[in-house]
Amino acid sequence: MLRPEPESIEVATTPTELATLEGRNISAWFGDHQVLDRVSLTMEAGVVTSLIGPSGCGKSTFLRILNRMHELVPSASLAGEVLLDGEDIYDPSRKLVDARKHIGMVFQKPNPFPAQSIYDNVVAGLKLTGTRISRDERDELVESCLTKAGLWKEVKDRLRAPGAGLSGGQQQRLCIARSLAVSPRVLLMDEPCSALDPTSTRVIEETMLELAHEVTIVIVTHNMQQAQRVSQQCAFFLASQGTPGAIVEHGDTEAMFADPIDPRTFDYVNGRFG
Ligand SMILES: Nc1ncnc2c1ncn2[C@@H]1O[C@H](COP(=O)(O)OP(=O)(O)OP(=O)(O)O)[C@@H](O)[C@H]1O
Repeated sequence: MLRPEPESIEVATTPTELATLEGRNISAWFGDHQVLDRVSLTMEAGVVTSLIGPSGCGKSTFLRILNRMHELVPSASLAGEVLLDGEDIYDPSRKLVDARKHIGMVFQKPNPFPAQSIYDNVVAGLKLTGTRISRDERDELVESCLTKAGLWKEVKDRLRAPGAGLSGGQQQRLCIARSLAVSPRVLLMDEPCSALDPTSTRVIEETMLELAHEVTIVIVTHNMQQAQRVSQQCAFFLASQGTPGAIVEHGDTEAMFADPIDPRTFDYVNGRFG
């Protein structure tokens, strides 16, 4: 599938090496309720991978395991490995903060820090990761990340205004800019457009296509058109009749929608259930 050429952006981008993320035999539980069963998926470098499937089949849980957020839930446990360029992010010698820095997350509901300025929102992650840079470098970083997130032109004259004053779509792009500021190698997006109008959705989708050249993207979406517009690879999750979620089929997005191998995939992508 051909991706549209990105529009040129106005600031120099720091070339980052594109990373491959791999989930191997991932199982997950909340208490004794198993919600994923030995799910394996490779999310290739520089590619957008979409995770699709009916509600409750474990897509968000899988996504949260990919950057060690699942373990924040007290009753949660997991088995399996998550490899970022071949290195297990759950290895005891690895710091939690490194996984979060390298693998950023954008949520369904935009969650900027409401009392903080647009500027401070963008650089908020630097403190958390202990990154120290000069004032000039910070200014450059804010412009670069807001540009990449497709928001710079709209906010450049009000960087000191609170993030909460932006529209929902702008807030979501601010959250994308905040994620980018710590130079993640992977960006996880959990239904990032489900709270947005079609115009804002379009802008975020264009942003994703541009970002895919420098960061590996994984998106959970219920919108089949969106999966086809933004992703080159796709995985269909299903939890049939009380069994834990598993991947039924994965591969090239265009092929999965045009000519799925499994009849359940055919039914789902054609809106027959879910
Ligand atoms: N914090 C939690 N505590 C207990 N069970 C949970 C928790 N979060 C999710 N679950 C359960 O785990 C299963 C998978 O949920 P998950 O949110 O991963 O599915 P999903 O496919 O992302 O659903 P949706 O598309 O509706 O967001 C569901 O049965 C859900 O009820």
